[in-house]
Amino acid sequence: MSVQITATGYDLLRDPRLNKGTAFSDIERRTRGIEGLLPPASITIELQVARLHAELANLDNDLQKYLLLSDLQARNETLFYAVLMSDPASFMPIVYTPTVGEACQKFDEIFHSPRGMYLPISERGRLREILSNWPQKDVRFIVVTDGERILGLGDLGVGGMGIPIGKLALYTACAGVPPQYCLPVALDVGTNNQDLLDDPLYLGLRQNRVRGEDYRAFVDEFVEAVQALYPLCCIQWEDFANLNAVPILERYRDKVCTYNDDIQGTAAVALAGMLGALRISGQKLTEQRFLFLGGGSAATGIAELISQAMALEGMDIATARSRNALFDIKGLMVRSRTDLAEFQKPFAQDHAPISVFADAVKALQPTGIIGVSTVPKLFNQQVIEAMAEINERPIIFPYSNPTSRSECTAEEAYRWSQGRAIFASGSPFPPVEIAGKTFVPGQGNNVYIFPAMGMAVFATEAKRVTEEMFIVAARAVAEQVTDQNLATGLIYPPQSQILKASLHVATRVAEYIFDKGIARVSRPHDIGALIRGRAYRPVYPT
Ligand SMILES: O=C([O-])CC(=O)C(=O)O
Ligand SMILES: [Mg+2]
Repeated sequence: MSVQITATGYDLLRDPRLNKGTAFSDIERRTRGIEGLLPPASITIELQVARLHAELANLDNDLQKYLLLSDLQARNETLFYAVLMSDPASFMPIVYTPTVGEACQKFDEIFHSPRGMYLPISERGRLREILSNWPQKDVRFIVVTDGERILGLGDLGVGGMGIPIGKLALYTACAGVPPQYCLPVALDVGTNNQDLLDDPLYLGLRQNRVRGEDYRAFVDEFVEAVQALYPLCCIQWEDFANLNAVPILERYRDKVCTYNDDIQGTAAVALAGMLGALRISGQKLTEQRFLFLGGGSAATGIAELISQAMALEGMDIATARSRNALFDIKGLMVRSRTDLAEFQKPFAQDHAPISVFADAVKALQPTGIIGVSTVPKLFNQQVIEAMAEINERPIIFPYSNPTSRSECTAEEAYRWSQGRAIFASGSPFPPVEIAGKTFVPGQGNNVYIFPAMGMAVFATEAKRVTEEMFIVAARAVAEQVTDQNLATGLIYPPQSQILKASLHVATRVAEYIFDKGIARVSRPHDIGALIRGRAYRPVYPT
């Protein structure tokens, strides 16, 4: 990358996008006024990466590693991405799920340096003015949260900002979206978490959450300000509570370039996992019956996308939906229940009420169970044994995050099913050995989708993010799983290859965007080359 760099001296060393630290060459040091400001030796970026690997290996807890990496990101962005991309399978659990969850919980205690933008509802009417303080004038991606449902950890108020920061780091590290186009945003509308409100260190607005019309108007103002300042920007909604996530998506999906990662990204990764699982079991999608633990928007998002995919295989949509049953805190969602929200009703079963999950498994005989409940351990021995009795290869997907909220561990699923489970989880688990055979659990996490979706939208300047784009993405993930992966039980591409996998998914989605005429750049001859050509590489500017 060749850029015009005018900064000199300490300004250069303190600009994370330009800083090379000890990798500045002798000539750069002489011409840029930084001679004497660094120790004399100049080393390569490879050596810097190796030094950081060693430094990280010496820390004994993941939160410390998170802090070291986030300080590095604030100091030397290129090196931060070079480290992440040198070993994504090792570093993703640090900058992302599960460690990012702990970082959000402790946000106020560990706050070091600012990143992204904080928009408090107290400043309603001034959002455009405040947003224009952001130094970059061409923003293409905003990941925004209001902090109400951070992973499965609940309302973390302004501390939820860790999630947009982590997600956007993966846009770059996993799919090559250049970091200068990315902006993390926290909408601070208050918090209902009393521990935070009582904590003198809490950094957000000290008030309860604003609801209703005032909330809606605030979100409207935000979307309008983004549109006005950054007309090519895609807004990704992240970790909103159901009560806001569903209506926000409905309100904007056909008006601006936007999507909800927890609803649509998670749905696509689940569908990809199903397609992989079916290659192991040798069955068809339309033969499956799924029982979801959890009835929120992640559950209905997955259920709907699976239903759409079943419909594409010739099943009528109502039958397809009836093969996706939801079970929440009040039991199986059946037609006679009067408490179901509109978005849950399509999946209500024509069945007598059932209040125990294991009983629902026995009654409905699902081929797969999918956990999106945020309640750990509910896929207990009884549930998994029942699944293993019904199915030769039971599909067990505990998708709740972080690890502490997972409905079961990989070890439990494999052990209680005598190694027959087809398993994937939202948060990472290490390989498991049962009776001399090693199983590699896949991570059914939307990280296989959102960075690639981002890269496709970035390269094509897509006007919209449509539902079909997620089906295309799911297929593109699944088609990369090799027979060798499947032999170890792995139904997703290996994380060590996530950049390659995401560039492939981005290419497929970009083809679709061009086919549908929703791109704002003209169709190139070679779409793969377009994607690869626009992808960020962690090399220092010269
Ligand atoms: O962040 C993750 O690991 C996946 C996700 O979107 C969530 O759990 O809300
Ligand atoms: Mg999320």
